[in-house]
Amino acid sequence: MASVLEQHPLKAKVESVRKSIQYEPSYWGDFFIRLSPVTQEIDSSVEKRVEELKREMRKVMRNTNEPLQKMNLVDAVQRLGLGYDFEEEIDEALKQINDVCIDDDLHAFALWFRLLRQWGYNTPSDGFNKFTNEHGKFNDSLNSDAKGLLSLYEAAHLALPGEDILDEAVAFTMHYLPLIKNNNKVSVSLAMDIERALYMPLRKGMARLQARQYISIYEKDEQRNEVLLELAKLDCNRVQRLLQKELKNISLWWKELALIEKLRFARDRLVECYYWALGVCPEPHQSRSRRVFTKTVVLTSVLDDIYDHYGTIKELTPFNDVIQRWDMEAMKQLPDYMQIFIHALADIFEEFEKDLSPEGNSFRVDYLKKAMKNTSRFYLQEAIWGAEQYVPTFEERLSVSVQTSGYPMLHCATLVGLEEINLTKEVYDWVTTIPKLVYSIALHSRLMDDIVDVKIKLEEGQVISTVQCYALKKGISEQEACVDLQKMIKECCKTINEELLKPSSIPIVARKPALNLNCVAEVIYKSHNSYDEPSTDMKDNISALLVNQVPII
Ligand SMILES: CC(C)=CCC/C(C)=C/COP(=O)(O)OP(=O)(O)O
Repeated sequence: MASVLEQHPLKAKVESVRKSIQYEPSYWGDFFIRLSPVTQEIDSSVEKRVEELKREMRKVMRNTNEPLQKMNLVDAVQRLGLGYDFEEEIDEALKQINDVCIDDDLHAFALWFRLLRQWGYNTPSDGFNKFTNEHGKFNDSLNSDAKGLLSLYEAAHLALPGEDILDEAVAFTMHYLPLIKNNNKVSVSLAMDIERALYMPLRKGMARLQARQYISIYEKDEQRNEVLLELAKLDCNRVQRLLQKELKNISLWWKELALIEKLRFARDRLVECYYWALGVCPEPHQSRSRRVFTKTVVLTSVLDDIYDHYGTIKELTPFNDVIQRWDMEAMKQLPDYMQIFIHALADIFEEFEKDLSPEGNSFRVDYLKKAMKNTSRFYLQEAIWGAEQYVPTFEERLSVSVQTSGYPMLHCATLVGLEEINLTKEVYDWVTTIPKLVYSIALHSRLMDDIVDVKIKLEEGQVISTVQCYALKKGISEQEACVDLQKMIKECCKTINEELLKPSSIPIVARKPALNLNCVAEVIYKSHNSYDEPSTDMKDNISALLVNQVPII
Protein backbone atom coordinates (compact mmCIF):
# COMPACT_ATOMS: atom_id res chain seq x y z
CA MET A 1 0.00 0.00 0.00
CA ALA A 2 1.28 3.47 -0.86
CA SER A 3 2.37 5.59 2.08
CA VAL A 4 0.48 8.74 3.06
CA LEU A 5 3.24 10.80 1.51
CA GLU A 6 3.14 9.01 -1.84
CA GLN A 7 -0.61 9.46 -2.07
CA HIS A 8 -0.35 13.14 -1.35
CA PRO A 9 -0.84 15.46 -4.38
CA LEU A 10 1.73 17.94 -3.10
CA LYS A 11 4.44 15.31 -2.83
CA ALA A 12 6.70 17.09 -5.30
CA LYS A 13 6.96 20.06 -2.97
CA VAL A 14 8.36 18.08 -0.11
CA GLU A 15 12.01 18.93 0.32
CA SER A 16 13.44 17.76 3.56
CA VAL A 17 15.29 19.99 5.94
CA ARG A 18 16.64 18.81 9.29
CA LYS A 19 15.61 21.29 11.92
CA SER A 20 17.48 21.62 15.13
CA ILE A 21 16.12 22.97 18.36
CA GLN A 22 17.99 23.25 21.62
CA TYR A 23 16.01 22.24 24.68
CA GLU A 24 17.18 22.90 28.21
CA PRO A 25 18.84 19.83 29.70
CA SER A 26 17.11 17.95 32.49
CA TYR A 27 16.94 20.13 35.58
CA TRP A 28 17.03 17.06 37.83
CA GLY A 29 19.94 15.13 36.31
CA ASP A 30 20.76 12.18 38.60
CA PHE A 31 19.12 13.72 41.65
CA PHE A 32 16.68 10.88 42.29
CA ILE A 33 19.31 8.23 41.64
CA ARG A 34 21.58 9.79 44.23
CA LEU A 35 18.93 10.05 46.97
CA SER A 36 20.34 8.26 49.95
CA PRO A 37 18.68 4.91 50.74
CA VAL A 38 18.49 5.80 54.44
CA THR A 39 15.83 8.42 53.77
CA GLN A 40 13.87 5.87 51.77
CA GLU A 41 13.53 3.32 54.52
CA ILE A 42 10.00 3.22 55.75
CA ASP A 43 10.18 3.48 59.46
CA SER A 44 8.14 0.73 61.08
CA SER A 45 7.15 2.91 64.01
CA VAL A 46 5.62 5.37 61.53
CA GLU A 47 3.73 2.50 59.91
CA LYS A 48 2.39 1.46 63.29
CA ARG A 49 1.30 4.99 64.14
CA VAL A 50 -0.39 5.38 60.73
CA GLU A 51 -2.41 2.22 61.33
CA GLU A 52 -3.49 3.45 64.76
CA LEU A 53 -4.56 6.80 63.39
CA LYS A 54 -6.49 5.16 60.57
CA ARG A 55 -8.41 3.00 63.04
CA GLU A 56 -9.19 6.07 65.07
CA MET A 57 -10.38 7.99 62.00
CA ARG A 58 -12.64 5.15 60.89
CA LYS A 59 -14.34 5.35 64.28
CA VAL A 60 -14.67 9.13 64.03
CA MET A 61 -16.19 8.83 60.56
CA ARG A 62 -18.68 6.20 61.60
CA ASN A 63 -19.68 8.06 64.76
CA THR A 64 -20.18 11.48 63.18
CA ASN A 65 -23.88 11.79 62.45
CA GLU A 66 -24.64 15.46 62.09
CA PRO A 67 -24.84 15.98 58.27
CA LEU A 68 -22.70 19.12 57.99
CA GLN A 69 -20.01 17.70 60.27
CA LYS A 70 -20.07 14.46 58.28
CA MET A 71 -19.69 16.34 55.01
CA ASN A 72 -16.85 18.51 56.32
CA LEU A 73 -15.07 15.37 57.49
CA VAL A 74 -15.45 13.54 54.17
CA ASP A 75 -14.24 16.64 52.36
CA ALA A 76 -11.19 17.00 54.59
CA VAL A 77 -10.31 13.30 54.25
CA GLN A 78 -10.51 13.52 50.46
CA ARG A 79 -8.68 16.82 50.18
CA LEU A 80 -5.86 15.62 52.42
CA GLY A 81 -5.23 12.82 49.92
CA LEU A 82 -6.52 10.03 52.18
CA GLY A 83 -9.67 9.13 50.25
CA TYR A 84 -8.10 5.96 48.85
CA ASP A 85 -7.91 4.50 52.36
CA PHE A 86 -11.43 5.39 53.45
CA GLU A 87 -13.45 4.44 50.37
CA GLU A 88 -16.01 2.35 52.24
CA GLU A 89 -16.54 4.96 54.94
CA ILE A 90 -16.91 7.70 52.32
CA ASP A 91 -19.32 5.63 50.27
CA GLU A 92 -21.42 4.93 53.34
CA ALA A 93 -21.37 8.58 54.44
CA LEU A 94 -22.40 9.83 51.00
CA LYS A 95 -25.25 7.33 50.75
CA GLN A 96 -26.62 8.79 53.99
CA ILE A 97 -25.97 12.38 52.95
CA ASN A 98 -27.70 11.85 49.61
CA ASP A 99 -30.98 11.33 51.44
CA VAL A 100 -30.65 14.37 53.64
CA CYS A 101 -32.49 17.58 52.88
CA ILE A 102 -29.98 20.40 53.14
CA ASP A 103 -31.27 23.75 54.40
CA ASP A 104 -30.71 27.24 53.10
CA ASP A 105 -27.08 27.54 54.12
CA LEU A 106 -25.00 28.19 50.99
CA HIS A 107 -21.86 26.44 52.24
CA ALA A 108 -23.76 23.33 53.33
CA PHE A 109 -25.77 23.09 50.12
CA ALA A 110 -22.82 23.69 47.80
CA LEU A 111 -20.66 21.20 49.70
CA TRP A 112 -23.47 18.61 49.59
CA PHE A 113 -23.78 19.12 45.83
CA ARG A 114 -20.02 18.92 45.17
CA LEU A 115 -19.33 15.87 47.33
CA LEU A 116 -22.13 13.92 45.69
CA ARG A 117 -21.24 14.91 42.13
CA GLN A 118 -17.58 14.09 42.76
CA TRP A 119 -18.73 10.62 43.82
CA GLY A 120 -20.76 10.16 40.61
CA TYR A 121 -24.28 11.09 41.81
CA ASN A 122 -26.28 13.08 39.30
CA THR A 123 -27.42 15.60 41.90
CA PRO A 124 -29.71 18.23 40.32
CA SER A 125 -28.37 21.77 40.26
CA ASP A 126 -31.74 23.48 40.48
CA GLY A 127 -31.37 23.59 44.27
CA PHE A 128 -29.11 26.60 43.68
CA ASN A 129 -32.17 28.55 42.53
CA LYS A 130 -33.03 29.26 46.15
CA PHE A 131 -29.95 31.51 46.28
CA THR A 132 -30.93 33.55 43.21
CA ASN A 133 -33.36 36.42 42.60
CA GLU A 134 -36.22 36.61 40.10
CA HIS A 135 -33.72 37.42 37.28
CA GLY A 136 -31.72 34.25 37.91
CA LYS A 137 -28.82 36.19 39.47
CA PHE A 138 -27.22 35.16 42.76
CA ASN A 139 -28.36 37.36 45.63
CA ASP A 140 -25.90 40.14 46.42
CA SER A 141 -26.65 39.54 50.12
CA LEU A 142 -24.42 36.44 49.84
CA ASN A 143 -21.39 38.55 49.09
CA SER A 144 -20.21 38.63 52.70
CA ASP A 145 -20.45 34.85 53.20
CA ALA A 146 -16.83 33.94 52.40
CA LYS A 147 -17.16 30.24 53.16
CA GLY A 148 -20.41 29.95 51.22
CA LEU A 149 -18.95 31.76 48.21
CA LEU A 150 -15.90 29.52 48.18
CA SER A 151 -18.05 26.39 48.38
CA LEU A 152 -20.30 27.68 45.61
CA TYR A 153 -17.27 28.41 43.43
CA GLU A 154 -15.86 24.91 43.94
CA ALA A 155 -19.26 23.27 43.35
CA ALA A 156 -19.78 25.21 40.13
CA HIS A 157 -16.78 23.46 38.56
CA LEU A 158 -18.79 20.24 38.63
CA ALA A 159 -21.24 21.69 36.05
CA LEU A 160 -22.73 19.60 33.27
CA PRO A 161 -23.45 20.92 29.76
CA GLY A 162 -26.35 23.36 29.82
CA GLU A 163 -26.21 24.15 33.54
CA ASP A 164 -26.15 27.91 33.03
CA ILE A 165 -26.82 28.59 36.69
CA LEU A 166 -23.37 27.21 37.49
CA ASP A 167 -21.71 29.49 34.89
CA GLU A 168 -23.48 32.30 36.65
CA ALA A 169 -22.12 30.97 39.98
CA VAL A 170 -18.53 31.05 38.70
CA ALA A 171 -18.89 34.63 37.46
CA PHE A 172 -20.56 35.73 40.71
CA THR A 173 -18.03 34.12 43.04
CA MET A 174 -15.04 35.20 40.94
CA HIS A 175 -16.22 38.75 41.36
CA TYR A 176 -16.61 38.64 45.16
CA LEU A 177 -13.96 36.15 46.32
CA PRO A 178 -10.92 38.34 45.52
CA LEU A 179 -12.60 41.23 47.39
CA ILE A 180 -13.55 39.23 50.45
CA LYS A 181 -10.22 37.39 50.73
CA ASN A 182 -8.51 40.38 52.31
CA ASN A 183 -11.32 41.17 54.72
CA ASN A 184 -9.96 40.84 58.24
CA LYS A 185 -13.04 38.89 59.35
CA VAL A 186 -11.91 36.01 57.15
CA SER A 187 -9.72 33.48 58.99
CA VAL A 188 -6.14 32.83 57.87
CA SER A 189 -6.92 29.33 56.64
CA LEU A 190 -10.00 30.45 54.71
CA ALA A 191 -8.07 33.30 53.08
CA MET A 192 -5.35 30.84 52.05
CA ASP A 193 -7.95 28.46 50.68
CA ILE A 194 -9.61 31.22 48.66
CA GLU A 195 -6.27 32.18 47.17
CA ARG A 196 -5.56 28.56 46.26
CA ALA A 197 -9.03 28.17 44.74
CA LEU A 198 -8.74 31.27 42.59
CA TYR A 199 -5.45 29.95 41.24
CA MET A 200 -6.69 26.38 40.81
CA PRO A 201 -10.15 25.08 41.76
CA LEU A 202 -10.34 21.65 43.36
CA ARG A 203 -11.83 20.02 40.28
CA LYS A 204 -8.86 21.06 38.15
CA GLY A 205 -5.86 20.44 40.37
CA MET A 206 -3.65 17.38 40.73
CA ALA A 207 -4.80 15.37 43.74
CA ARG A 208 -1.45 14.79 45.49
CA LEU A 209 -0.35 18.35 44.93
CA GLN A 210 -3.59 19.67 46.33
CA ALA A 211 -3.29 17.34 49.30
CA ARG A 212 0.18 18.70 50.05
CA GLN A 213 -1.09 22.28 49.79
CA TYR A 214 -4.16 21.52 51.86
CA ILE A 215 -2.08 20.18 54.76
CA SER A 216 -0.60 23.69 55.11
CA ILE A 217 -4.09 25.22 55.06
CA TYR A 218 -5.80 22.66 57.27
CA GLU A 219 -3.22 22.95 60.02
CA LYS A 220 -4.23 26.60 60.40
CA ASP A 221 -7.93 25.76 60.51
CA GLU A 222 -9.25 26.20 64.05
CA GLN A 223 -11.80 23.44 63.49
CA ARG A 224 -9.25 20.89 62.31
CA ASN A 225 -9.32 17.31 63.52
CA GLU A 226 -5.90 16.64 65.07
CA VAL A 227 -5.99 12.90 64.37
CA LEU A 228 -6.71 13.53 60.72
CA LEU A 229 -3.99 16.15 60.47
CA GLU A 230 -1.34 13.89 61.97
CA LEU A 231 -2.42 11.03 59.73
CA ALA A 232 -2.28 13.24 56.64
CA LYS A 233 1.25 14.41 57.42
CA LEU A 234 2.62 10.97 58.19
CA ASP A 235 0.92 9.44 55.17
CA CYS A 236 2.20 12.17 52.89
CA ASN A 237 5.79 11.56 53.98
CA ARG A 238 5.41 7.80 53.88
CA VAL A 239 4.01 7.86 50.35
CA GLN A 240 6.73 10.28 49.30
CA ARG A 241 9.40 7.77 50.34
CA LEU A 242 7.65 5.10 48.31
CA LEU A 243 7.49 7.40 45.28
CA GLN A 244 11.16 8.31 45.61
CA LYS A 245 12.06 4.64 45.50
CA GLU A 246 9.87 4.14 42.45
CA LEU A 247 11.35 7.13 40.67
CA LYS A 248 14.85 6.02 41.50
CA ASN A 249 14.23 2.68 39.75
CA ILE A 250 12.74 4.35 36.69
CA SER A 251 15.63 6.84 36.62
CA LEU A 252 18.14 3.97 36.65
CA TRP A 253 16.38 2.45 33.64
CA TRP A 254 16.50 5.81 31.84
CA LYS A 255 20.18 6.33 32.67
CA GLU A 256 21.10 2.90 31.44
CA LEU A 257 19.13 3.42 28.25
CA ALA A 258 21.05 6.69 27.69
CA LEU A 259 18.64 7.63 24.93
CA ILE A 260 19.21 11.37 25.18
CA GLU A 261 22.99 10.93 25.03
CA LYS A 262 22.45 9.27 21.68
CA LEU A 263 19.56 11.47 20.50
CA ARG A 264 20.77 14.85 21.69
CA PHE A 265 18.04 16.80 19.92
CA ALA A 266 15.31 15.35 22.16
CA ARG A 267 13.84 16.66 25.42
CA ASP A 268 15.18 14.94 28.54
CA ARG A 269 12.16 15.06 30.82
CA LEU A 270 11.96 11.80 32.74
CA VAL A 271 11.15 13.38 36.10
CA GLU A 272 8.50 15.61 34.54
CA CYS A 273 6.98 12.51 32.88
CA TYR A 274 6.90 10.75 36.24
CA TYR A 275 5.21 13.83 37.73
CA TRP A 276 2.65 13.55 34.91
CA ALA A 277 2.15 9.88 35.82
CA LEU A 278 1.72 10.78 39.48
CA GLY A 279 -1.02 13.21 38.50
CA VAL A 280 -2.84 10.50 36.56
CA CYS A 281 -2.27 7.61 39.00
CA PRO A 282 -1.99 9.30 42.41
CA GLU A 283 -2.79 6.40 44.70
CA PRO A 284 0.16 4.73 46.41
CA HIS A 285 -0.72 1.26 45.16
CA GLN A 286 -0.78 2.38 41.49
CA SER A 287 2.92 1.78 41.10
CA ARG A 288 2.73 -0.30 37.94
CA SER A 289 0.40 2.21 36.28
CA ARG A 290 2.89 4.98 36.97
CA ARG A 291 5.77 2.94 35.58
CA VAL A 292 3.93 1.99 32.38
CA PHE A 293 2.72 5.57 31.98
CA THR A 294 6.13 7.16 32.58
CA LYS A 295 7.98 4.90 30.17
CA THR A 296 5.31 5.36 27.50
CA VAL A 297 5.19 9.12 27.81
CA VAL A 298 8.94 9.69 27.95
CA LEU A 299 9.39 7.75 24.72
CA THR A 300 6.42 9.52 23.14
CA SER A 301 8.13 12.79 23.96
CA VAL A 302 11.21 11.64 21.99
CA LEU A 303 8.96 10.39 19.18
CA ASP A 304 7.35 13.83 19.04
CA ASP A 305 10.80 15.43 18.76
CA ILE A 306 11.78 13.07 15.96
CA TYR A 307 8.66 13.99 13.99
CA ASP A 308 8.51 17.68 14.88
CA HIS A 309 12.14 18.67 14.73
CA TYR A 310 14.81 16.23 13.76
CA GLY A 311 13.56 13.73 11.20
CA THR A 312 13.39 14.66 7.55
CA ILE A 313 10.28 13.74 5.62
CA LYS A 314 12.28 11.23 3.59
CA GLU A 315 13.28 9.47 6.82
CA LEU A 316 9.98 9.79 8.62
CA THR A 317 7.87 7.91 6.10
CA PRO A 318 9.82 4.62 6.28
CA PHE A 319 10.22 5.18 10.03
CA ASN A 320 6.47 5.28 10.44
CA ASP A 321 6.13 2.23 8.15
CA VAL A 322 8.38 0.22 10.46
CA ILE A 323 6.36 1.29 13.49
CA GLN A 324 3.12 0.36 11.73
CA ARG A 325 4.46 -3.09 10.88
CA TRP A 326 6.28 -3.43 14.24
CA ASP A 327 8.93 -5.26 12.26
CA MET A 328 12.33 -5.12 13.92
CA GLU A 329 14.07 -6.62 10.87
CA ALA A 330 12.73 -3.93 8.56
CA MET A 331 14.26 -1.18 10.67
CA LYS A 332 17.78 -1.96 9.47
CA GLN A 333 17.28 0.39 6.53
CA LEU A 334 16.60 3.34 8.87
CA PRO A 335 19.18 5.86 10.13
CA ASP A 336 20.92 4.85 13.37
CA TYR A 337 19.08 7.32 15.58
CA MET A 338 15.73 5.89 14.45
CA GLN A 339 16.91 2.34 15.06
CA ILE A 340 17.99 3.29 18.58
CA PHE A 341 14.57 4.74 19.26
CA ILE A 342 12.67 1.76 17.87
CA HIS A 343 14.78 -0.64 19.95
CA ALA A 344 13.89 1.30 23.10
CA LEU A 345 10.22 1.30 22.13
CA ALA A 346 10.14 -2.42 21.40
CA ASP A 347 11.92 -3.13 24.69
CA ILE A 348 9.37 -1.34 26.87
CA PHE A 349 6.53 -3.13 25.13
CA GLU A 350 8.26 -6.45 25.74
CA GLU A 351 8.68 -5.50 29.39
CA PHE A 352 4.97 -4.61 29.68
CA GLU A 353 4.00 -7.95 28.11
CA LYS A 354 6.23 -9.89 30.50
CA ASP A 355 4.77 -8.02 33.42
CA LEU A 356 1.14 -8.55 32.44
CA SER A 357 1.19 -12.04 31.03
CA PRO A 358 1.31 -14.02 34.35
CA GLU A 359 -2.05 -12.48 35.28
CA GLY A 360 -3.45 -13.19 31.79
CA ASN A 361 -3.52 -9.54 30.78
CA SER A 362 -0.94 -9.29 28.02
CA PHE A 363 -3.86 -8.57 25.65
CA ARG A 364 -3.84 -5.04 27.12
CA VAL A 365 -0.45 -4.35 25.56
CA ASP A 366 -1.84 -5.02 22.06
CA TYR A 367 -4.22 -2.12 22.56
CA LEU A 368 -1.38 0.17 23.59
CA LYS A 369 0.67 -0.93 20.58
CA LYS A 370 -2.25 0.00 18.35
CA ALA A 371 -2.56 3.37 20.08
CA MET A 372 1.18 4.03 19.69
CA LYS A 373 0.97 3.18 15.97
CA ASN A 374 -1.91 5.61 15.64
CA THR A 375 0.05 8.36 17.35
CA SER A 376 2.99 7.79 15.00
CA ARG A 377 0.69 7.89 11.97
CA PHE A 378 -0.81 11.21 13.02
CA TYR A 379 2.61 12.67 13.94
CA LEU A 380 3.69 11.84 10.38
CA GLN A 381 0.61 13.54 8.99
CA GLU A 382 1.52 16.73 10.87
CA ALA A 383 5.12 16.55 9.67
CA ILE A 384 3.95 16.22 6.07
CA TRP A 385 1.54 19.13 6.38
CA GLY A 386 4.34 21.19 7.88
CA ALA A 387 6.81 20.34 5.15
CA GLU A 388 4.26 21.15 2.46
CA GLN A 389 3.15 24.28 4.26
CA TYR A 390 -0.33 22.93 3.86
CA VAL A 391 -3.08 24.94 5.57
CA PRO A 392 -5.69 22.52 6.90
CA THR A 393 -9.22 23.62 7.70
CA PHE A 394 -9.97 23.91 11.40
CA GLU A 395 -11.97 20.66 11.27
CA GLU A 396 -9.18 18.83 9.42
CA ARG A 397 -6.63 20.18 11.90
CA LEU A 398 -8.71 19.07 14.87
CA SER A 399 -9.15 15.54 13.54
CA VAL A 400 -5.37 15.15 13.61
CA SER A 401 -4.39 17.31 16.56
CA VAL A 402 -6.81 15.63 18.96
CA GLN A 403 -4.86 12.43 18.23
CA THR A 404 -1.44 14.07 18.48
CA SER A 405 -2.35 15.50 21.87
CA GLY A 406 -1.21 12.02 22.92
CA TYR A 407 -4.09 11.79 25.38
CA PRO A 408 -6.05 8.96 23.72
CA MET A 409 -2.88 6.87 23.83
CA LEU A 410 -1.99 7.91 27.36
CA HIS A 411 -5.43 7.04 28.65
CA CYS A 412 -4.92 3.61 27.12
CA ALA A 413 -1.41 3.39 28.70
CA THR A 414 -2.93 4.11 32.11
CA LEU A 415 -5.47 1.32 31.67
CA VAL A 416 -2.72 -1.07 30.57
CA GLY A 417 -0.84 -0.62 33.83
CA LEU A 418 -3.85 -0.54 36.15
CA GLU A 419 -3.52 -2.88 39.11
CA GLU A 420 -7.16 -4.01 38.81
CA ILE A 421 -6.59 -7.31 37.04
CA ASN A 422 -10.18 -8.06 36.07
CA LEU A 423 -10.77 -5.30 33.54
CA THR A 424 -12.39 -6.78 30.43
CA LYS A 425 -11.62 -6.29 26.75
CA GLU A 426 -14.76 -4.14 26.58
CA VAL A 427 -12.90 -1.46 28.56
CA TYR A 428 -9.96 -1.45 26.14
CA ASP A 429 -12.25 -1.49 23.11
CA TRP A 430 -14.03 1.48 24.64
CA VAL A 431 -10.88 3.56 25.17
CA THR A 432 -9.56 2.72 21.71
CA THR A 433 -12.66 4.00 19.93
CA ILE A 434 -12.08 7.44 21.48
CA PRO A 435 -15.46 7.83 23.17
CA LYS A 436 -16.82 11.22 24.19
CA LEU A 437 -14.86 11.24 27.47
CA VAL A 438 -11.52 10.51 25.80
CA TYR A 439 -12.24 12.92 22.94
CA SER A 440 -13.00 15.67 25.45
CA ILE A 441 -9.77 15.27 27.42
CA ALA A 442 -7.79 15.11 24.18
CA LEU A 443 -9.42 18.24 22.78
CA HIS A 444 -9.02 20.03 26.09
CA SER A 445 -5.31 19.27 26.38
CA ARG A 446 -4.66 20.04 22.71
CA LEU A 447 -6.33 23.43 22.96
CA MET A 448 -4.57 24.27 26.22
CA ASP A 449 -1.20 23.29 24.72
CA ASP A 450 -1.79 25.28 21.52
CA ILE A 451 -3.06 28.35 23.38
CA VAL A 452 0.04 28.61 25.58
CA ASP A 453 2.27 27.95 22.57
CA VAL A 454 0.59 30.66 20.48
CA LYS A 455 3.25 33.20 21.45
CA ILE A 456 5.98 30.93 20.10
CA LYS A 457 6.97 31.69 16.53
CA LEU A 458 6.21 28.94 14.04
CA GLU A 459 9.34 27.07 13.10
CA GLU A 460 10.07 26.63 9.44
CA GLY A 461 8.29 23.53 8.20
CA GLN A 462 5.90 23.31 11.16
CA VAL A 463 2.20 22.87 10.57
CA ILE A 464 -0.02 25.69 11.80
CA SER A 465 -1.81 25.03 15.08
CA THR A 466 -5.50 24.69 15.92
CA VAL A 467 -5.48 28.29 17.15
CA GLN A 468 -4.21 29.59 13.83
CA CYS A 469 -6.60 27.39 11.84
CA TYR A 470 -9.51 28.67 13.92
CA ALA A 471 -8.41 32.30 13.48
CA LEU A 472 -8.25 31.77 9.69
CA LYS A 473 -11.66 30.09 9.62
CA LYS A 474 -13.30 32.98 11.49
CA GLY A 475 -11.21 35.79 10.01
CA ILE A 476 -10.16 36.93 13.49
CA SER A 477 -6.88 37.47 15.33
CA GLU A 478 -5.11 34.67 17.20
CA GLN A 479 -5.93 36.41 20.49
CA GLU A 480 -9.62 36.45 19.60
CA ALA A 481 -9.39 32.82 18.55
CA CYS A 482 -7.94 31.97 21.98
CA VAL A 483 -10.97 33.53 23.67
CA ASP A 484 -13.35 31.32 21.65
CA LEU A 485 -11.23 28.24 22.19
CA GLN A 486 -11.19 28.88 25.95
CA LYS A 487 -14.98 28.56 25.80
CA MET A 488 -14.54 25.24 24.01
CA ILE A 489 -12.19 24.15 26.80
CA LYS A 490 -14.88 24.96 29.38
CA GLU A 491 -17.41 22.90 27.45
CA CYS A 492 -14.96 19.96 27.39
CA CYS A 493 -14.76 20.13 31.20
CA LYS A 494 -18.55 19.97 31.46
CA THR A 495 -18.71 16.96 29.15
CA ILE A 496 -16.02 15.27 31.21
CA ASN A 497 -18.07 15.89 34.37
CA GLU A 498 -21.08 14.33 32.69
CA GLU A 499 -19.20 11.28 31.47
CA LEU A 500 -17.96 10.56 34.98
CA LEU A 501 -21.40 10.23 36.51
CA LYS A 502 -22.85 6.84 37.35
CA PRO A 503 -24.15 4.58 35.91
CA SER A 504 -21.96 3.39 33.05
CA SER A 505 -20.93 0.03 31.63
CA ILE A 506 -17.33 1.23 32.00
CA PRO A 507 -16.12 1.02 35.60
CA ILE A 508 -15.06 4.23 37.28
CA VAL A 509 -11.44 3.00 37.68
CA ALA A 510 -11.19 3.12 33.89
CA ARG A 511 -12.90 6.52 33.56
CA LYS A 512 -11.28 8.32 36.48
CA PRO A 513 -7.83 8.52 34.81
CA ALA A 514 -9.44 10.75 32.18
CA LEU A 515 -10.25 13.33 34.83
CA ASN A 516 -6.75 13.07 36.21
CA LEU A 517 -5.19 13.48 32.75
CA ASN A 518 -7.31 16.57 32.35
CA CYS A 519 -6.07 17.97 35.65
CA VAL A 520 -2.43 17.45 34.68
CA ALA A 521 -3.03 19.37 31.44
CA GLU A 522 -4.59 22.19 33.50
CA VAL A 523 -1.53 22.34 35.73
CA ILE A 524 1.15 21.90 33.05
CA TYR A 525 -0.35 24.27 30.49
CA LYS A 526 -1.78 26.80 32.93
CA SER A 527 0.12 29.84 31.77
CA HIS A 528 3.01 28.45 29.85
CA ASN A 529 4.23 25.16 28.32
CA SER A 530 6.01 23.96 31.43
CA TYR A 531 6.85 20.63 29.85
CA ASP A 532 8.98 22.18 27.11
CA GLU A 533 10.55 24.67 29.50
CA PRO A 534 10.09 23.45 33.07
CA SER A 535 8.95 26.50 35.01
CA THR A 536 9.77 27.46 38.60
CA ASP A 537 6.23 26.39 39.51
CA MET A 538 6.79 22.95 38.04
CA LYS A 539 10.14 22.55 39.84
CA ASP A 540 8.52 23.67 43.10
CA ASN A 541 5.63 21.27 42.64
CA ILE A 542 7.98 18.37 41.96
CA SER A 543 10.02 19.29 45.04
CA ALA A 544 6.88 19.51 47.17
CA LEU A 545 5.74 16.07 46.06
CA LEU A 546 8.97 14.19 45.68
CA VAL A 547 11.71 15.90 47.67
CA ASN A 548 10.58 17.90 50.71
CA GLN A 549 9.05 16.07 53.65
CA VAL A 550 6.14 17.69 55.48
CA PRO A 551 7.35 19.03 58.84
CA ILE A 552 5.62 16.92 61.48
CA ILE A 553 5.48 19.58 64.20
C1 LIG B 1 0.93 14.31 26.34
C2 LIG B 1 2.19 13.77 25.83
C3 LIG B 1 2.16 12.84 24.69
C4 LIG B 1 3.30 14.12 26.42
C5 LIG B 1 4.61 13.73 25.91
C6 LIG B 1 5.41 14.89 25.74
C7 LIG B 1 4.83 15.80 24.76
C8 LIG B 1 4.77 15.35 23.35
C9 LIG B 1 4.42 16.99 25.19
C10 LIG B 1 3.84 18.01 24.31
O1 LIG B 1 4.85 18.61 23.61
P1 LIG B 1 4.50 19.69 22.47
O2 LIG B 1 3.86 20.87 23.11
O3 LIG B 1 5.72 19.89 21.65
O4 LIG B 1 3.41 18.87 21.65
P2 LIG B 1 2.97 19.06 20.14
O5 LIG B 1 4.16 18.72 19.32
O6 LIG B 1 1.88 18.03 19.98
O7 LIG B 1 2.50 20.46 20.03
